[in-house]
Amino acid sequence: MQKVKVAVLGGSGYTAVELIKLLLRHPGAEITAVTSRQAEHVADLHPSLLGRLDLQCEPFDPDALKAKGVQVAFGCLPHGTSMESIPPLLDRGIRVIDLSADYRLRDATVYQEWYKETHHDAKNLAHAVYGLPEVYGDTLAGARLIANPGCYPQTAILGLAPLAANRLIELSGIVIDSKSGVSGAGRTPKLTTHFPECNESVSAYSVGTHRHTPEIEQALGDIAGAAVSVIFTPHLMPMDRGIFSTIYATPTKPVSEAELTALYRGYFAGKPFVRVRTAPPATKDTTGTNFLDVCVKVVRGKVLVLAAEDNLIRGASGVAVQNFNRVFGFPETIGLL
Ligand SMILES: NC(=O)C1=CN([C@@H]2O[C@H](COP(=O)(O)OP(=O)(O)OC[C@H]3O[C@@H](n4cnc5c(N)ncnc54)[C@H](OP(=O)(O)O)[C@@H]3O)[C@@H](O)[C@H]2O)C=CC1
Ligand SMILES: CC(=O)N[C@@H](CCC(=O)OP(=O)(O)O)C(=O)O
Repeated sequence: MQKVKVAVLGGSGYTAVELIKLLLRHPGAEITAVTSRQAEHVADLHPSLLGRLDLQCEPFDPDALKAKGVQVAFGCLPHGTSMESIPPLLDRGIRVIDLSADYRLRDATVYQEWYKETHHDAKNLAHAVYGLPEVYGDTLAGARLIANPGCYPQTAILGLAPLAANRLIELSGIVIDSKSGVSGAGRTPKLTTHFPECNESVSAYSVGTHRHTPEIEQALGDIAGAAVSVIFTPHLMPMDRGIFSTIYATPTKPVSEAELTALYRGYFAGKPFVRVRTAPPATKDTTGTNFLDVCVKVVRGKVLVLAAEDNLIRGASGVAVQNFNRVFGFPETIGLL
C-alpha cells in the first residue's frame, strides 16, 4: 500500500499523542514530522511512545514540511493558533485535517460571536469541509481542508440526525445535557482542571454560552433543512476521558421506541462507527475506540437520546483518521478497528 506522508502539529498535546498511536497502526500512513514548540524527542513528551516512534520534534516550518514531502498535516493546535498555521500549509499544497474549531462554522461572524475572536482566514473558510463522515461523507474525498468536528457536537448531531432528517421532533428548544472527562480540556494545566478542583466533583460550565452550540445547530440545520435551536449544557466529570450526552426532544407525532430504534438502525446502516443500542450506553463501552454508541427511548411523551463516545478518539483523533481515510480513498475503518 502506498503510504501517505503525514505531519502532526502540536506534538505535546493529548489529541496529538492519540493520533500518533492510531497512525502508527495505519498501513497507509507514514509519520514524517511532528511539530512542537518544544525541541524534544516525541518519547520525552509522551513516554507511552517509547520504542514506537523514533522522531525528534521540530519547530513548525511549512517550507521544511513541504521539503520532506508531507502530503497532509493534522492540526492538533488550539483554535486561533490553527488559523495562523494552516494557510501557509494550504498555500504549499499540503492538505490539512484541523482538529480545532477554526474552520467548523461557515459564517465568520458566528465564529466571532461565540469565540470572541476575529476570523482571519475567510479564503480557506470558504472551501473547508465539515468532517463528520456519517453526515458529510460525500464531500470529503479529495478535500484540501477538513474541519474535524467538535467532541460534544458529535454526540448531539449523530444522536439527533435520524430524528432531524425525518422531522420527527420539534426543531427548537432541544435540550442537550452533556458530560465530559477532564482530558476534553487538553493537556495545558488550568485551575479548573487541577486535580483537587475537579476530582470528586461535578460542575456545569459555559452555561448558555458554550461555543459548541452554533456548531450543533449548523449541522442539525443542514440535516433537517430548517433552522434548529438547542440548549446545550456541558459538565465536567471527575474522569479522564469520555463524553456522555442525554438529549431531550419533543416528538411531532406519536412514536414508539421500537419504531425509532428501527429508524436509527436504518439511518446508520453501513456507518461502521455508530452503534445503535437498545440499552443506554456507558462511556467505558467506547473508551479507546472510534465508536459512538447511541440509544433512543420514549419517556412520558418525550424522545430521549443517550449517546457516548471517547472524546479523544471518536471526539478528535479517531474521526480525524476516519476523515484521512475518506480523503485519500482508504477503506473507512482502516487503522481504527
Ligand atoms: N481534548 C479533546 O477531547 C478534544 C480536543 N479538540 C481540539 O483539538 C485541539 C487540540 O486539543 P488537545 O490536544 O486536547 O490540546 P492540548 O492542550 O493537549 O494540546 C495542544 C497543543 O498545541 C500546541 N500549541 C501550539 N501553540 C499553542 C499555543 N499558543 N498555546 C497552547 N498550545 C499551543 C502545544 O503543543 P506544543 O507545546 O508541542 O507546541 C499544545 O500541547 C484543540 O483545538 C481542541 O479544542 C477537539 C476535540 C476533542
Ligand atoms: C472538558 C472541556 O473543557 N472540554 C472542552 C471541549 C472543547 C474541545 O475539545 O474543543 P473543540 O472540540 O471545540 O475543539 C471545552 O468545553 O472547551
